[in-house]
Amino acid sequence: MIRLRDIHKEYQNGTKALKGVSMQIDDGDFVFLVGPSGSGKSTIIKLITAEISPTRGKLMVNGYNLNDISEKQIPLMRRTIGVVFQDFRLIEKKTVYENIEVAMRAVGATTYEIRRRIPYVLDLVGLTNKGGRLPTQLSGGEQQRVAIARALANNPSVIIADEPTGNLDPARSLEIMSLLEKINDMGTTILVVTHERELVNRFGKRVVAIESGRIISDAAGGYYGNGR
Ligand SMILES: Nc1ncnc2c1ncn2[C@@H]1O[C@H](COP(=O)(O)OP(=O)(O)OP(=O)(O)O)[C@@H](O)[C@H]1O
Repeated sequence: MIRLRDIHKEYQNGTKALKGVSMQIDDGDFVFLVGPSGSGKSTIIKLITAEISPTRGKLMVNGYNLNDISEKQIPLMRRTIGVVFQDFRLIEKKTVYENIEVAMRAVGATTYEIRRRIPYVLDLVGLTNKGGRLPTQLSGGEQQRVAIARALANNPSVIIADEPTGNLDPARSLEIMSLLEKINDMGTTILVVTHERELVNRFGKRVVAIESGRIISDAAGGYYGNGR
């Protein structure tokens, strides 16, 4: 569960990126976070992943109180979250299998666990026979699937996807969003930051809309329309 209570974030240069944001994402939720450029979406994600801390307000992530989390606990908290980015962020010189292996080794997984888990996650994202490929030998949509498989490798309770379809054509974007929906149906909480109105409206999930650092609407089956 992720809970923000009256979160304010002021950057060092004085920019007030968040001005009293409260929201709760329960286990199993699927949430779209939408809003114009500069509205505060990335700031919310960076707060949740403990890359930055709030100026004030309460922040809980998967049982960790980020207001007084120790340096030692931060990596443990981060293991509960898998993150997917617009630009995939795969290691180009490593195969698909190795990209996922690196993420698992980083948290101390055993060779046995790695051998068992990687075929499972590759199968889940529809890349059963592509473990030996390099990222450059895959399409953009396939690369994003690898990134999703890697995010899932350590069995996080939440996947955060920051503009996951920003580099993909509409058909591939729909496939990626459907894959995230499938992963959500299997029990993982999903938070997707996106600008893609058509996709948001098509999926009929909860939509949290932010503007100038404030939440302006939060509705199940929300609609992401033009010119609010
Ligand atoms: N490190 C920083 N220092 C100062 N100001 C920042 C910093 N990062 C972001 N900001 C400012 O905070 C506000 C919110 O930025 P944020 O990146 O959260 O927006 P966003 O909604 O993610 O935008 P986009 O859709 O363009 O990624 C903006 O005014 C931005 O310029």
